[in-house]
Amino acid sequence: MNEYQQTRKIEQPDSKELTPVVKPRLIAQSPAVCVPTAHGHFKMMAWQFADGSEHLSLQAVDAEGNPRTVSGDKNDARLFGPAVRIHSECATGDIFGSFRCDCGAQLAQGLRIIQERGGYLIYVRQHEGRGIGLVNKLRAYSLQSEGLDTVDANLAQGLAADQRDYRQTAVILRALGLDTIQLISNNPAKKQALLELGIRISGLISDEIEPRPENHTYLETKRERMNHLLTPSHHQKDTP
Ligand SMILES: Nc1nc2c(ncn2[C@@H]2O[C@H](COP(=O)(O)OP(=O)(O)OP(=O)(O)O)[C@@H](O)[C@H]2O)c(=O)[nH]1
Repeated sequence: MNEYQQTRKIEQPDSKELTPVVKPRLIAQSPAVCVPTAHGHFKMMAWQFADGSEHLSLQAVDAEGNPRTVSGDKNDARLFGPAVRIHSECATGDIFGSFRCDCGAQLAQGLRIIQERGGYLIYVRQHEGRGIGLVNKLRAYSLQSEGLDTVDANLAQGLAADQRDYRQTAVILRALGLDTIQLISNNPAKKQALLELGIRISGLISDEIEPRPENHTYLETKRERMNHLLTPSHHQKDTP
């Protein structure tokens, strides 16, 4: 064990606590294709499951298609696994840059982190609205405009605050050989969900973004009610 390994514990669940799960059936995967983007070059693969769900994985590479990586420091991917961002689809934030949430900025920052230090991003479709879908998410936005917060707006619809299922994500991680990762996330529940699916987590890398007046209350709710590891915001109030 070297000096870096001594400083970090790789977390894994007690095997007795593993959730008994039905393994989602992966029915197709694309070849890995190099795609140049505004965020750098990525090797992308598409994944399809028997229920019709499709997801994307992106590996950060250089212009020649060689995987980016860091070695010989405290984040060495050979010791601790690569940095991995599991990003839940958010059409409003990721595509249109909505300021109601932090998703678009987190996506850009996550891609920047993996370009800097190597790693992967799994773009999980069917996770839209923390798993409730677009119609229910926009219903939730409407309820939030009437004063409910992001948690209560789900509950008021008879939905869980977070309905995301990470089983397909875990299948993709395993297929990519990523069973030990440094998770890019501020959400301890996401880490716990992956641990329970047998993914080993060697640390959390923050994907916190600078709050805006428009998403101050949303981020405070995530911090206070959903236990996200976020700095208390200094903004006074959301603007519409
Ligand atoms: N139901 C609901 N979903 C939202 C709302 N705002 C954003 N989302 C969804 O929230 C999901 C992202 O979850 P977040 O709670 O922002 O972050 P996280 O993925 O749990 O944690 P991080 O890894 O730190 O980003 C995306 O699927 C968004 O579509 C909202 O007000 N209501």
